[in-house]
Amino acid sequence: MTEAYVALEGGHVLEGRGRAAGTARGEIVFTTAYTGYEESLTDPSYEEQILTFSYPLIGNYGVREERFEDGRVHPRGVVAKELTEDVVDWLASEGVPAVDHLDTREIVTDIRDGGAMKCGIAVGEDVTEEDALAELEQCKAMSDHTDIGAQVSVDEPVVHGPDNDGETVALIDCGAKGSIISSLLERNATVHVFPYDADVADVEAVDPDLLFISNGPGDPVNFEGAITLVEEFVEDTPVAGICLGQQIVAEALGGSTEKMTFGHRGVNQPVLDLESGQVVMTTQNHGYTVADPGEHLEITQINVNDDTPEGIDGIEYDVLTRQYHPEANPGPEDTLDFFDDVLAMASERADTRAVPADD
Ligand SMILES: NC(=O)CC[C@H](N)C(=O)O
Repeated sequence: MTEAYVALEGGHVLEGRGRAAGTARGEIVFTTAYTGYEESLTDPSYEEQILTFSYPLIGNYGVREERFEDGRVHPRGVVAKELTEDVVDWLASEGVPAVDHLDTREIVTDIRDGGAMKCGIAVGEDVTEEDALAELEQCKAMSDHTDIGAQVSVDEPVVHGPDNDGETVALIDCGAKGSIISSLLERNATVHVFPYDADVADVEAVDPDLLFISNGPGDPVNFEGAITLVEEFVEDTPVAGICLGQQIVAEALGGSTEKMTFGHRGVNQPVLDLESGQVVMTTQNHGYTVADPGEHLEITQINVNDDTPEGIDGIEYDVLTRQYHPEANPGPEDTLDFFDDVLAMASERADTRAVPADD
């Protein structure tokens, strides 16, 4: 049988069944999602992480490309109680090591007690515990991946929906999920996707009705280019953000962010809208949060479990951001109206500009 070892920061090593061979290191996190494994595994926000599924059976409805959020698997390694052959074949073909037949409750308990932590894994015919420990030794803290955007962003600008006659959106790709782009296209927007470190002048050249900062991996303070874009555009152009995007907007407008102990990852995170009193169920995947929104932003939605900010509005600026994933892949779809709201903000801006100047 193929050997498999998972070494956690602090020295706890677990032995499991090797499913896809290789060695890997990354920050180990867990998701409680019981569905949506294809979406999670192709979400660029998981770059440099090792993903543990707390739900015991992963892969029970196959693997279909139409459900992918990006062209490749992003977590460095995968851990579950039981992985089906379909998922194992997919991970093996992508060179992503996978381990099952271990007690994932033990890992989840360790992460809940110790926080998201460094991890090394080793899977193969002859691997030993020392191989996993050697990976752990070389593992960097998430915030030390200072140029993580380069691993997940487009290299050159790309335009989607050039013939759409709706709003013009400049989407800053910090590791965008594909369904953010399709949610905008379905609403007739033209989406100019820019690299995570795009110049202000390049974005200005498309005269966007909306600056949209995507989700993405790692620490928001490492996305200096996107922070600058928000600072430069916010006075004249509406700004939207999802997940990392919300954190970047807060950093840009005088607020601050911090790392959470183990974050929120799952598909049933309850969010309370402070104005309406309504609670919605959301998909989430984040390890950082807005600590202080600063004086230009107000918190409009909070997480029911721990009161962390889930939705933010601009006070004097047109800003709307969400910490969760309103594009709702894999679901639930309670929050899709976010895209209508941000495009309405963009449309107002477009109408204002369309009014001919008095002369
Ligand atoms: N999904 C995301 O955009 C994640 C944002 C950020 N990397 C975090 O972990 O908090």
